[in-house]
Amino acid sequence: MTSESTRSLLIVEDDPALQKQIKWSVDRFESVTANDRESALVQLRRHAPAVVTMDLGLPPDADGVSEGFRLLEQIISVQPDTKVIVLTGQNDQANALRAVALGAYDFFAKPFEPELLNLTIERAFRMFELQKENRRLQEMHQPDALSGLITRDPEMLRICRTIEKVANSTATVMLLGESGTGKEVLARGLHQASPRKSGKFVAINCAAIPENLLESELFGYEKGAFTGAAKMTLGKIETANGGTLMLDEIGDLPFTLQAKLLRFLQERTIERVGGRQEIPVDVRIVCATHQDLKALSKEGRFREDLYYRLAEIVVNIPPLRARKGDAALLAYSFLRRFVQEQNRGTLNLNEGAVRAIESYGWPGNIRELENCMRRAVIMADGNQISAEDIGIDQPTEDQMDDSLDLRAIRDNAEKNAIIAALGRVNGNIAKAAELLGVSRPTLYDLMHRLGLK
Ligand SMILES: Nc1ncnc2c1ncn2[C@@H]1O[C@H](COP(=O)(O)OP(=O)(O)OP(=O)(O)O)[C@@H](O)[C@H]1O
Repeated sequence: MTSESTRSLLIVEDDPALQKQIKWSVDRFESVTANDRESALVQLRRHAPAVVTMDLGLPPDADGVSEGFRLLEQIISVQPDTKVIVLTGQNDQANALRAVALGAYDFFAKPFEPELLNLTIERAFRMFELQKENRRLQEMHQPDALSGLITRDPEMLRICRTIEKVANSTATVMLLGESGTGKEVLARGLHQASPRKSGKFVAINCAAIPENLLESELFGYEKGAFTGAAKMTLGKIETANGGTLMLDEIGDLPFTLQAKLLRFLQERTIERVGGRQEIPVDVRIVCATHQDLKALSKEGRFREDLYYRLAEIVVNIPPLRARKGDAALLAYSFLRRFVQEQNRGTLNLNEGAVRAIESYGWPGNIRELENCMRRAVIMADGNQISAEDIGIDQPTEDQMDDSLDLRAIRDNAEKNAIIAALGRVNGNIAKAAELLGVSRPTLYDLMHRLGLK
């Protein structure tokens, strides 16, 4: 319907002679007609026209404008992108302006100059197409900072946009997600998209460093602060001055250090271990964890006041199994990368491998998939990678049923819509066809094909 709508025009005019004249004078567009509000709405649903020309005086209020304005409002609420050109009387500027204020694209006074009307309609089509193209580009656009992040999942794309938006602020960002979901990739993207990108991105994993070393790792130390402190050493916080510091696995930060970190976040100064001087540091903090920090703070293992300082913006990252279509997309991308890195000739995933990748739960998320693909590229014998090479099981018959058979998906969607429409109009076929925007015979055919009779 979308491609058809790109060039289709709806003419709403109750005067048959004038309707014919308009249709004739704009014959280079594919047009459909309607003579009142009801039939216009039916045509709107059926053809989703890009452009509508409409008279404001429609029956039963052919001499007034109430029906015309009602229709205008309905078109704009049902299909906000449609460009509506209102045809008004010669001295009817007030209504023309009111129509534009309500969202009409343009107005035109009758009697009209066919050439001018054609030009206005052509311009409206062009505007419609430009907006459509623009939206498509915006949807495709991945900010450069996140260019390494591969996804087509709507939720992940929304997260990328959030990251892009908050990048300009100084807000502390908390990334929550299972291990391997790309928290570090997003934190780096945030840094790259921010005005701090000329500074350093420094990451520290709070779970990987023994408690007794973590303080000096974070805050640095002065010469002689402890045995072996041979020279003054900067901590990660100071190293990230002017940039971004990622505190990974923040849930594992020992309680004593939580107080010290909180002080830093409040005062934005640090004291190195063994030092007395307060050193101002300008750093943006991003923290990440796979743990439930709220639950930890209820158990008394994580300071609630620190949690609220760190959670100015919370981003919940979905696991790979919840991202629609991403597993196969990522698998192909890793395949290309590893084939190149390992200098292997052509290698492809066989059907069983793709199905296995799509149906497996990926508890280790993208990291696990990345590792499996690396292994598969090494293990594959011929030019095909099988599920076995990847090291995951083939899906069962049940899982196979949940396939991406487009026809089955479409049939199902059509069936549901028809059942809902028939329910709404108490089984009246003519009304259901109208609601669905198809003709009665088409609806009969569909019901027959889908076994709904
Ligand atoms: N959307 C993605 N597109 C491409 N590669 C990704 C994507 N997400 C993650 N990766 C890759 O997956 C691996 C794991 O990502 P990352 O280290 O960011 O996850 P994490 O959530 O920080 O993991 P952990 O919690 O274990 O530290 C990295 O090699 C990263 O490059």
